Amino acid sequence: MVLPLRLIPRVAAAARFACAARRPISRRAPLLPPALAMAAAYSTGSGADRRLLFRQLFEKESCTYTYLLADVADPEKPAVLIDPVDRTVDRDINLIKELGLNLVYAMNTHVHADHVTGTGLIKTKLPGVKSVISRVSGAKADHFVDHGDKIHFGNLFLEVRATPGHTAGCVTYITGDAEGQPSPRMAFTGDALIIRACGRTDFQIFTLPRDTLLYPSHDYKGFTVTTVEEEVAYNARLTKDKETFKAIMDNLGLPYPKMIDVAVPANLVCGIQDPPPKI
Ligand SMILES: N[C@@H](CCC(=O)N[C@@H](CSS)C(=O)NCC(=O)O)C(=O)O
Ligand SMILES: [Fe+2]
Repeated sequence: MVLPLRLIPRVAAAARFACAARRPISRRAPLLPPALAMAAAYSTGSGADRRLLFRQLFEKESCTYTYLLADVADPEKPAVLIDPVDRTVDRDINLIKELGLNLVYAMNTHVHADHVTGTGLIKTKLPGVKSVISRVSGAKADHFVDHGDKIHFGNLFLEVRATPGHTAGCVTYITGDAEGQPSPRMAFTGDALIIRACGRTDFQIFTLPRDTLLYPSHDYKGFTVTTVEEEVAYNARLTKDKETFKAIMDNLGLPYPKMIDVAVPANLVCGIQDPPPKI
């Protein structure tokens, strides 16, 4: 495996640890650091003053996260769905309808190996929705994105960052506000970064600001969200030197994904396939 791994300066990490250790701990301190408290607030709904509606959804067979984002300050309430799974398409569409949203884009971070994407199925149920994936992925979609592109929904957008490694076409989607209004920095990392770990990859995620919230495609341990700062300090793979990283990744001993022979061919054509099993 060729790994142009971005090395994390260990000295800087050690200094951060030392700093944190000296900080007095208040009994009344909130349990969540500010960035995480903000994520919790945004995940529970939207106040009148809030433009971004955000929901994190989970598919338990493949441990996949699907993310719903919408601009609820726009009268059309345009929404995007990141990494939908075929088995949970009806749940997701129902939620979108309940919230009065207008789904515009069904997007993938990459060609998944462990589940069939829901994008093709969504298009059959909600005509007008456009599927999105990176051009480099080699998969079919209505709209192809490249590094630096922006996918707009209302006054919000997702910026595309190429984060190859797990797959050549992996991208991370990063939130932004077209009017420059403050909003939480959120990065949807696909499998380029899994909390405290990573997919089989190198990545370009640690260049983001330290308080950026990271939302991966999967979680196998019960985590939901992390930050660049936490992963720079605690990621069990990406804090290692190149040789150690290679040794870890060469010895993961993960089983061949159960769905890979179905999922990859289906995902290369937007997930259209025989009707999925009833949930
Ligand atoms: N057991 C699962 C496959 C799990 C797996 O391989 N996950 C991928 C991301 S999905 S392509 C991965 O990179 N995991 C890294 C890790 O550390 O777990 C199945 O059979 O589907
Ligand atoms: Fe993957």
